[in-house]
Amino acid sequence: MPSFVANANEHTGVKALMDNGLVTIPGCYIKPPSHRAVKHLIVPGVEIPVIDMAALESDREEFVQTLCMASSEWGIFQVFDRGEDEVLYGGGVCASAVLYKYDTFSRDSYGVARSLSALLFKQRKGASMAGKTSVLQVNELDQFGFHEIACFLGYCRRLASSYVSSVKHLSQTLLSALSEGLGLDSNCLAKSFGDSEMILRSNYYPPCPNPDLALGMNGHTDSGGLTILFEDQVGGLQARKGDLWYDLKPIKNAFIVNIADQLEVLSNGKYKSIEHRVLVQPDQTRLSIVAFCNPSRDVVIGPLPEFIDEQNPPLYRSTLYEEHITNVYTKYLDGKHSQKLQIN
Ligand SMILES: O=C(O)CCC(=O)C(=O)O
Ligand SMILES: [Fe+2]
Repeated sequence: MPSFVANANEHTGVKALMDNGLVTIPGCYIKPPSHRAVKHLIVPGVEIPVIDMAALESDREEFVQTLCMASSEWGIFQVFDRGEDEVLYGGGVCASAVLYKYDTFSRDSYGVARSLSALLFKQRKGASMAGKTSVLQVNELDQFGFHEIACFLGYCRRLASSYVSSVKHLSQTLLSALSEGLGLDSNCLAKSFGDSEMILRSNYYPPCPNPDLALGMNGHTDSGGLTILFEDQVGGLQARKGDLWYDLKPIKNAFIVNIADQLEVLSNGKYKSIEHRVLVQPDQTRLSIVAFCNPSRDVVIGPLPEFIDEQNPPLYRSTLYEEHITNVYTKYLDGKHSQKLQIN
């Protein structure tokens, strides 16, 4: 088979290359050897903690303890929230709809294609969770026709809104329990988040003819508060603990939740913002839909005073979500690269 000569760039994206019969990945997607996934550093099939939201009703204390342990030892866990099947289905359909309908994506790493950059939902405090009150902004739509956009919005908005409402509810419940796990009032972390926002993003990872040379998404920590991810059953997400990368086995109808940077900072390092990455598969496409539950961009984030005393100095500086502030903790902010600053 002739190799498809590809000139990949931000506009064509890797999905377009695959659709055109790519058999060898273009050089720009090939990772230097030090950044590739090395087999002997991968621990296959390890069970990360699985948390059942139903346990919250039967024994809140134990639930909080389990959650707190998972967040401090791993920083990532899977969550069952029964009775949410329809919503999960909606989220999945939404992701697929976005991705299959539009195949022009910007490139991040090999594979990951960020659909339309993001569906950004702002649900202001006090606003009803019902879809009609959430504001949907879809960026980067200029390239599509008006009719397509209208159809797309009408279809996706309902699905995505109910998905977001459900995930938002889940994030609030988890945030309360995480507060309690730190010995704080249950609304303490939510208060620190201020007028929080949720960003919904769907990721599309096409099959890769040379999966050992590429990554779907580079290793990173998430810059926000709490990330709630829903994936299909293909797998490829890995979390790092020490030098090892742990394969996260997909569990049907479970969310994957990870602690992100701002929660690590607020808890002065007790909860861990875990590094994670995504591998690509030789013959399967993977879809995920990711909800970033983030503090307001206006609030100053720093270790909560409750955790600071002479024996426990602050491990992080306060941050502002402003580009010109130099002591920004967050590594990636709106795609801009800033430095992760730790005092010690
Ligand atoms: O697609 C995934 O499984 C991970 C996505 C992710 O880590 C991200 O979008 O930040
Ligand atoms: Fe991430």
